[in-house]
Amino acid sequence: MATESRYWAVIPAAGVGQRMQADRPKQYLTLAGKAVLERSVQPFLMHSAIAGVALALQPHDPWFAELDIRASKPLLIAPGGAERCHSVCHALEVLLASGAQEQDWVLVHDAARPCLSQTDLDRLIEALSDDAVGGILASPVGDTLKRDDGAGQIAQTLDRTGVWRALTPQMFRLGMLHQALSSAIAGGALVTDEAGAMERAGYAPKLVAGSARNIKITRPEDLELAEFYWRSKQ
Ligand SMILES: Nc1ccn([C@@H]2O[C@H](COP(=O)(O)OP(=O)(O)OP(=O)(O)O)[C@@H](O)[C@H]2O)c(=O)n1
Ligand SMILES: C[C@](O)(CO)[C@H](O)COP(=O)(O)O
Repeated sequence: MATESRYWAVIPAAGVGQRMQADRPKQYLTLAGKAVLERSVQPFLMHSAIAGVALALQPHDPWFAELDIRASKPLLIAPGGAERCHSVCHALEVLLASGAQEQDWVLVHDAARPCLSQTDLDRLIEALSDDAVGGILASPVGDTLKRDDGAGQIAQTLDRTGVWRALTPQMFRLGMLHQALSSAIAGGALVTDEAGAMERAGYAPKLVAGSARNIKITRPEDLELAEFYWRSKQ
């Protein structure tokens, strides 16, 4: 009898946050009274379908131990890598080594995205659980897009028809994603998201519309926007 597929979360949290220019990696900055990472991991700890979470952390990360993360499910630690794709790949390997099955689902969510709603997480799981490949939360582009000429001037206006901003979580079968990511890394294609690896492997991941509030904390002003989000919920 085929065993029921389980759902796992991977949280890449091994970045240094260079663009944030803060005194510590941005996943450890305070957002409305809690660490960014505490808020990013919480939807997965709360979701009954998620069997466990693997976090990729910098080797010798001194900040994680200070967090107040209470988990009633397995919380595994994987070594971060030089790039996000390496960190995710290591976390997948930790899940596989801990007994996760290749046909299980994995949802990869940036530690730097602390505004994911339970509604969006439910929507992604509901939309893709019967899918053959998987897909991502995404938000359609609303601005006119320009390409620069390298000298601070507009070189081209891009056609934004059908253009989406990739968000996270990105949800794929664990074995398929591990194979696609490992192949991309081996081929020197340091993809910036999981869908990029799956596309490179010839798959066509689905797009699931998600909230534009699910921002990635990249630069200082992003933290201010996230503060507004969390203050509005309190
Ligand atoms: N080697 C890396 C690089 C990034 N990440 C994680 O991937 C997510 C998205 O990456 P990004 O926003 O680029 O974070 P940083 O790499 O920390 O930012 P920067 O590029 O400004 O240094 C973050 O949660 C980050 O912690 C990771 O786990 N391992
Ligand atoms: C995964 C991601 O958040 C999707 O938009 C994005 O690719 C991460 O990019 P970063 O440069 O590693 O932040």
